[in-house]
Amino acid sequence: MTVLEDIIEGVREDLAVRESAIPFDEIKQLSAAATPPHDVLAALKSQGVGVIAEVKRRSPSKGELAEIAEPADLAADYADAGARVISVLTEQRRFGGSLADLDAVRKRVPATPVLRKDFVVSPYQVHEARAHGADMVLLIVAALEQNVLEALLDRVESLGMAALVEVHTAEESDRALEAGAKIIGINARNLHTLEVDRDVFGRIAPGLPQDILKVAESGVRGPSDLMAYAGSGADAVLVGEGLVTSDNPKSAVNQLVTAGSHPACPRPSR
Ligand SMILES: O=C(O)c1ccccc1NCC(=O)[C@H](O)[C@H](O)COP(=O)(O)O
Repeated sequence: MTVLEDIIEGVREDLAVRESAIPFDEIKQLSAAATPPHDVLAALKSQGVGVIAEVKRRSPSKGELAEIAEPADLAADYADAGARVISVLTEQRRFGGSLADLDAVRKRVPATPVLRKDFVVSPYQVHEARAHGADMVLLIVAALEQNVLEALLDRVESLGMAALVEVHTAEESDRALEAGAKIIGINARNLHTLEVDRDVFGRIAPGLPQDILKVAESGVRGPSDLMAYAGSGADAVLVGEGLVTSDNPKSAVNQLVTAGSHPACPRPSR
């Protein structure tokens, strides 16, 4: 079993428990009653290379990263420092996240778009994300059959949210485009070996249409990584470990935001 399959098996087990507590019709009603979502696409399209800052306690590749007793405080620091989107890992078993983290962050940074970062395999999780205030949902191509990917993407957009459609190969990026993705995340972390190869972005991004918003995921440890991704066409970077392990996450975000808006930073091609 691959790491991804193992994670998804746990996700499905936990999902079954939540579904028996709150049935699908009820989570649908809760999602319809939530405060309307932010326009994530517009937020990410604004000037310079955007920073998506992640609340990440631990990971399968590195184990414990940071305690993060108050995810809302961390999110407030990220937002104050200029992050365009806050990513909240809600997967519990391998990343130590929860929907309670999402609630706390949503409440604390009402003006900043929030991404629910999880292993979404069911429409239930999409409604759940919206019900808990998410504006954006991650869809991992490698985890989904094409018809399921397309149905989930439609569902995300029908609720007014945006989908970050994650790919690792050119074949997966073709599938993302076929499904109608508008925002494609190219993840440098191989979900089978967990190794990070920053060159993956530069191999895939140039083959994507200009109007697709391109997010470089994983492996950003400082401004020079952001600049390198920008040079290969990134509109935004998604950063977890480099921020949560920093002595000063707010300053770390600020340095990335400053680099992403500096005249020397390669401009996104849109
Ligand atoms: O981070 C992991 O070890 C991991 C393992 C298996 C599946 C997903 C994983 N991470 C999710 C992410 O994509 C990252 O949290 C995100 O891109 C930020 O990466 P980083 O800045 O390198 O923490």
